[in-house]
Amino acid sequence: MTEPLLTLTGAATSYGQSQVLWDIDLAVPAGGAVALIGRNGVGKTTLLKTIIGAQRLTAGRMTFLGRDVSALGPHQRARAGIGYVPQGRHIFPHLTVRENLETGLSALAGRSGGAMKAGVPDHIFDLFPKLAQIINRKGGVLSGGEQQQLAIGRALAGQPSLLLLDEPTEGIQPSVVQQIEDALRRIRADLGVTVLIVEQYLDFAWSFADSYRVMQRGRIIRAGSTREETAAEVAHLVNI
Ligand SMILES: Nc1ncnc2c1ncn2[C@@H]1O[C@H](COP(=O)(O)OP(=O)(O)OP(=O)(O)O)[C@@H](O)[C@H]1O
Repeated sequence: MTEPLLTLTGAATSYGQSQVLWDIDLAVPAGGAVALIGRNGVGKTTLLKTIIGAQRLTAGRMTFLGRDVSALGPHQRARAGIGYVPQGRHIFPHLTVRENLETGLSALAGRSGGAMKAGVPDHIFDLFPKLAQIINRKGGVLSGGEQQQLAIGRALAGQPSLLLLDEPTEGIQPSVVQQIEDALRRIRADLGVTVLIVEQYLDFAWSFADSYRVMQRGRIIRAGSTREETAAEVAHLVNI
């Protein structure tokens, strides 16, 4: 069996004195798509923040591409190939679409091949043609769906091998949700990017991901295959 792209073993983290994650074991296979689900406040966002290095591990370890990255900070992890699309998107409102995309290139600093100088890769506009049409528009005036496409495009500008997404369908109208799902499928299939997605919308999670993990009170309490179980069998662990 090939080694997983990402592993967490016995991982824990705290906000000050308050522990939020306990004993997290997670392996994300290269090329896979894993959905992280659970009620509000169970620690899903904190787990993503721990993976990107914005939250320090207080116990356990993390490997990425076979290397122990537990001690690396967020910039080093981004350069190693971990891309992040935060909840709420965090678009820079006063920067244009192009400038927002260019901020994503910073993850390429120090990588060989002049990728940073080459600018925003064309495949981002193939995935999201709308971004090319609104390239000079300020981020703050975009619709929620456009901002979500921009946030995903910005993360892809750093050429990640792992993409973390925190509730990409939140506040997005259904027709655009479908476009985002299609784009994520292509990001997996055509770009070979592995995906870990936090998603409350179970139908979307089931349609897109191969496997799921349920979180409860800072722990992963159940893991399984979205192809062998239905969303309905798991929904009672997630719905309020
Ligand atoms: N910056 C912070 N400082 C202190 N506590 C925090 C902070 N951020 C989150 N928490 C707490 O950590 C716990 C986990 O929050 P987290 O946002 O990771 O959950 P979540 O599952 O992503 O929830 P949601 O679906 O609402 O985003 C909650 O009890 C939350 O109140």
